[in-house]
Amino acid sequence: MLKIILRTHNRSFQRLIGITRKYSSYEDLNDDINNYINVKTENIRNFSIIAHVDHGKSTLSDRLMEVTGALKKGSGKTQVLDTLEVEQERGITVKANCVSLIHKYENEVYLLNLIDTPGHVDFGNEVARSLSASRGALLLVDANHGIQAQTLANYHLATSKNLKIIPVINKIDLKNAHPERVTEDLLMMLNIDPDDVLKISAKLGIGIDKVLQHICKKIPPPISSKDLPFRAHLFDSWYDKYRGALNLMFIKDGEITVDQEIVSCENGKGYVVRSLSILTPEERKVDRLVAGQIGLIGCNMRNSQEAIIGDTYYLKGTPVQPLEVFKKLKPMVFAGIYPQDQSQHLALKSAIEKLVLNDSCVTIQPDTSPALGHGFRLGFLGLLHLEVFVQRLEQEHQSSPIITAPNVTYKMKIQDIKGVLKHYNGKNQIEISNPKHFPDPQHVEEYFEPTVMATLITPAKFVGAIIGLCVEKRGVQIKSINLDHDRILLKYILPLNEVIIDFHDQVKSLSSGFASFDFEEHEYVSTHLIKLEILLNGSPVEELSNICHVRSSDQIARNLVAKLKELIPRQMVEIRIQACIGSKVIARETLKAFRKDVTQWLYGGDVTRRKKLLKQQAEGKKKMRQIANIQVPRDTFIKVLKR
Ligand SMILES: Nc1nc2c(ncn2[C@@H]2O[C@H](COP(=O)(O)OP(=O)(O)OP(=O)(O)O)[C@@H](O)[C@H]2O)c(=O)[nH]1
Repeated sequence: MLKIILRTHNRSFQRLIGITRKYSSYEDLNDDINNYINVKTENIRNFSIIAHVDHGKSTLSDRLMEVTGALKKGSGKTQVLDTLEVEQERGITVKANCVSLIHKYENEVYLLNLIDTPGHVDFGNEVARSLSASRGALLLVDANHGIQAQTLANYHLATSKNLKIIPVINKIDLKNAHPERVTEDLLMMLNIDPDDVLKISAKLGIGIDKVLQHICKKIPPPISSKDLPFRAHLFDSWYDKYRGALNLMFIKDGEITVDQEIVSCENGKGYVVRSLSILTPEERKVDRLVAGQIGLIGCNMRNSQEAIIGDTYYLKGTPVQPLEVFKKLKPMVFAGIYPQDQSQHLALKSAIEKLVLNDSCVTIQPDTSPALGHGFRLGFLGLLHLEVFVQRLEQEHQSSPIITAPNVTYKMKIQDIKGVLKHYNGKNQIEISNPKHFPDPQHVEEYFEPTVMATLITPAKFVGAIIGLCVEKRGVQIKSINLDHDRILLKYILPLNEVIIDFHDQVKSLSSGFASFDFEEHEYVSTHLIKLEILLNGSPVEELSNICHVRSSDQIARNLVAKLKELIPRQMVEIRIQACIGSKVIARETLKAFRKDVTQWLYGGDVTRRKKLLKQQAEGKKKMRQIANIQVPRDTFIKVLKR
């Protein structure tokens, strides 16, 4: 019986693809690498899956891979494209990933290049890059949560790039799914025709065929020509121990074979192509890549900094017009990264450089600190980005650095007085992201801090709590709109330094996970900043100093001194822990000394002997007090700084 079903299934498959003798199953079709290479440009579909966090992008990618035979059904593998350990552990996508699938539709073989993108706002750059190689996007919306902040942001990004949007409502299997209501919202908010909306369950595999059909039918092929000179766009890169930098490129025009030499438009350097492959999702070698395809090019690029994301490559001797240069996103959050031990400095440097190849938004500058030695100051797009980067350093490069408190970039207008300006190289506007460069407050005429335009979407019952949080974070409300009968969209201007730490988590916890938050860079606004210094027995500890708004300084000061009191081990001397603004102490704790009774073994006896011992002890303590600052164990710094 089973055999009959299989035979019928295979026969219909053979009829469908019209290549009866050659392939007897979907797997055979995939196994023949020529199908990836020889496919007509009109039958290539390059598309991304975009959505808010957790709306099911990676799960849908799994299903698409299963149906097209790239992933064996029942393999038990989930979120196959989330290959990094950090992605598997956290259950989130942090890197866009590409897979090439072979699919047959209406007697034709199609090559589908699918790019699964991250949903979290900190990885928005990955989405933007993926869209540059795509001509269409599956816009996934959770049938229960509906349209969320990132749904809107990603939709607008995709339409600004003229991508064909295929709206898909996912998770229709959920008990509390409301696909009809979400369809209405899509019409109201994004003007999407209800007839175009697909309703699926990626988890249960419902409606996947329809998705594939729409991809083939509605997404246009790449605007590419095999007859034009070779031109390729580098949109991702990673480091391989043996082969150096591997570059994921969209082949815009022409074709490339192994041993040809390609040249970078950015720096004019030439590289001989050593390997060409397609990701299916495992890497499969091919002898050429042609117009419209997305493939991996290995070209002995030893120095990881040479692979510039957004660079265009051409064949030596036939220069071309460069393709779109990606807008470089400015890092928003800066933190110091130091090796646990100075002997690991070089290893940390090399690990950071390799990882930056795969995460090009991170900026690096050397930095030094009296307590932590030589290290680096790195810039990130947000706090989750920082956390993921550090976790990847640990997991992929076995490096466990120390991270200092994160900061944003402030601007300061310096008083236009000759004697003052000379301290700032004659500049009357400076930018700082490191508290150690905070100027003398008497030199500053005005402080400016970066703000963001935040979009919050929340069910009406949590709106009071969310507004309360925004007010506490010094937010200014710009808009409040009723989206539908139950949900409200709020627009707030918020100071960036108030949102980088745990704002997102607070929004989630105040709304039981139902409110969503997205933000984009906004302008710098005038503000009142102070430098909060931590003193241990009167000596400032530079690594623990903070730049903060005068209104939040009390709270931060109290938290820091309390944490230090908890972490510094008691010693033979008393330790004064103070948080100060200039010379004013605003929070203080005292760590009592152990009192060792040096006279305990004296039974009665001579009082002068007793006095002599007590005097000796007092002198010892004095000495200890002087050096108390360096008696603080190094791991105390690490614990305070590691948040
Ligand atoms: N019930 C149900 N759950 C689903 C469905 N699709 C995905 N999920 C679940 O939703 C959760 C998030 O799915 P993912 O595929 O990781 O979502 P994602 O959009 O890739 O997440 P990020 O990449 O982190 O933004 C997982 O627990 C999935 O099992 C579905 O159709 N039905």
